[in-house]
Amino acid sequence: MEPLIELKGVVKEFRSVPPVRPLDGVSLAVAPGRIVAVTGVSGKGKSTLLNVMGGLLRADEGSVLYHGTDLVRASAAEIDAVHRCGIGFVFQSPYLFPALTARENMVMALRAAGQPVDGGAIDAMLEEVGLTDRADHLPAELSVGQKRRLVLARVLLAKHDLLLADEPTNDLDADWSDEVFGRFRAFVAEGERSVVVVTHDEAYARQADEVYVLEEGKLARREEVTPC
Ligand SMILES: Nc1ncnc2c1ncn2[C@@H]1O[C@H](COP(=O)(O)OP(=O)(O)OP(=O)(O)O)[C@@H](O)[C@H]1O
Repeated sequence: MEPLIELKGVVKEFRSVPPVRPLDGVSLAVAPGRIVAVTGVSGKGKSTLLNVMGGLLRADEGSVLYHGTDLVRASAAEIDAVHRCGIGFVFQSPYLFPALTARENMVMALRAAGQPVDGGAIDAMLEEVGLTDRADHLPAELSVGQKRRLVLARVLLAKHDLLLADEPTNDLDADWSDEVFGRFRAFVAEGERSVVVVTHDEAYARQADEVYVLEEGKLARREEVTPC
């Protein structure tokens, strides 16, 4: 099966003093219908990997092929189109429009993606993430975990086919973390879609279809060890 996204030989170096090279020849193919987890210790480049994969950062070498477009060499207009309709992000910090209510934040996300605004679908999604009674509140009036659930609801409603989620369960308790994973599973079950989730939580990562570890700029697949 054709991968939904494929990274080949990706190198990314930050030319700081001293320079840092979090990605040093990373290759990864993500097939449709898969949840892929990337784990590894703090500061090793997991967020950098997601940013390069989603075209937010340009790699120095290698390619990131998404529906035939190499995001490393794509124009700004091509990258914009990919972000509107193809690749959705859950950032480590939950970004919301501070002057808009929870529901209005959802509406804004759909408009930005050029998608029809379906009030019923928004309310259903808000209910699924337990925010019905907070729908008319501003982000500042939500708890940190509620903000995170709102960000997830927002991205899950927009019809992307690839979701890149950076530590999506930070600030969530175990029940909500499981719930979020269930939403990811439902997302990939709806056709040719995939999720790449970065997490430092090993137990969470193990629920994914494939687990990779990023270490010293290299990505290695973690093979399951079958207990005797
Ligand atoms: N814009 C930048 N300029 C210079 N160095 C950077 C930049 N962004 C990230 N880095 C460095 O690159 C390395 C990888 O950072 P990254 O945020 O990708 O790691 P991470 O594995 O996601 O960490 P964490 O788990 O703590 O979120 C770190 O050493 C970081 O300091």
